[in-house]
Amino acid sequence: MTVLARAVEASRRYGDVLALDRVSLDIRAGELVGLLGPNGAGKSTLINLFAGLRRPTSGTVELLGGSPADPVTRRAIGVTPQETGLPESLRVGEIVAFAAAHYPRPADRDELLARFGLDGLVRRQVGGLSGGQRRRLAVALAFAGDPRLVFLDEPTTGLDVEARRALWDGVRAFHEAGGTVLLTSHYLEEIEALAERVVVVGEGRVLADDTVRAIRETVGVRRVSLVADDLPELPGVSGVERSDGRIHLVTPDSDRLVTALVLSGVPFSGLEIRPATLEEAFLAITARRTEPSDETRGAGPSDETKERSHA
Ligand SMILES: Nc1ncnc2c1ncn2[C@@H]1O[C@H](COP(=O)(O)OP(=O)(O)OP(=O)(O)O)[C@@H](O)[C@H]1O
Repeated sequence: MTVLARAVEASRRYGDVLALDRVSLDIRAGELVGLLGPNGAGKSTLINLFAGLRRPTSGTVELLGGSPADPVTRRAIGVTPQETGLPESLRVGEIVAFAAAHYPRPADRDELLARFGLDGLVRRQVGGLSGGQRRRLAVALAFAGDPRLVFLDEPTTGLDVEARRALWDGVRAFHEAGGTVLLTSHYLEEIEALAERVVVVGEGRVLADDTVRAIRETVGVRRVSLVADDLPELPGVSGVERSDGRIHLVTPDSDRLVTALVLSGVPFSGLEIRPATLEEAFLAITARRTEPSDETRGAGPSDETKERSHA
């Protein structure tokens, strides 16, 4: 399948901060890929490299077989950054016409607005739009040039449920017609609603690249929290943290862990079990990637685990 965007060992540094660390990734024609990661993971930086807004410090990035810095190549893509400031006094129709005028084969204005639930607002000034309507307009503009590939950086931030659905419908319609999309989100649920493939990034690195289903299973870990002086070796612990006088264990199998804990006879109290947050799951994925096995390692936190768990 044709590769539309490719990063090979791409790194990006901002002063002392290594925002991307040797990332290799292919986005193929017709894919809808979700880029999932916590704040500061490097998602926007990666989109900026693909869209030609920044250059990698090392490694290479290709867009449609050419350089992302080439304006002709960039005409075949659409981008909605995280923050967009649209002129308040312009009308919706004028803004769409302005964006479309930059492209040889612009999308039909009314069709574009209808696709994002903005029909009937052609003559409305941007200053008179609701927050959700503005965000949808900003996302719609990424599609104004009838692009082959669209990058959406947290497209639904700040949208209510209805506006989010309208936006998802617009993105889906583009994808169903053969379009390719890379979108970022903090939420697996959002990516699950749209994408087939999810790339998990953390601390500038690709931690996982798989189907949504496989990632859901991986991050479907639980957090077992308790008070104890010390713990024996326990099975299936993929992250340990001590805070507020409690021990927190991240595990894919809380039943097995608690059974082993009880059988060990070690005194404990205040047992709580809840689904892990995405951040906790990321820590678990990171730990699993860098350690040989989590099957036999006990819960008595090694210094290394402790350090990472507090990172
Ligand atoms: N222009 C910049 N100058 C300095 N540091 C930057 C710059 N842009 C990003 N960074 C840093 O690079 C790292 C990655 O940032 P990036 O915005 O790519 O992450 P992100 O995953 O998009 O985060 P968020 O979900 O919060 O948008 C962060 O530590 C950030 O502070």
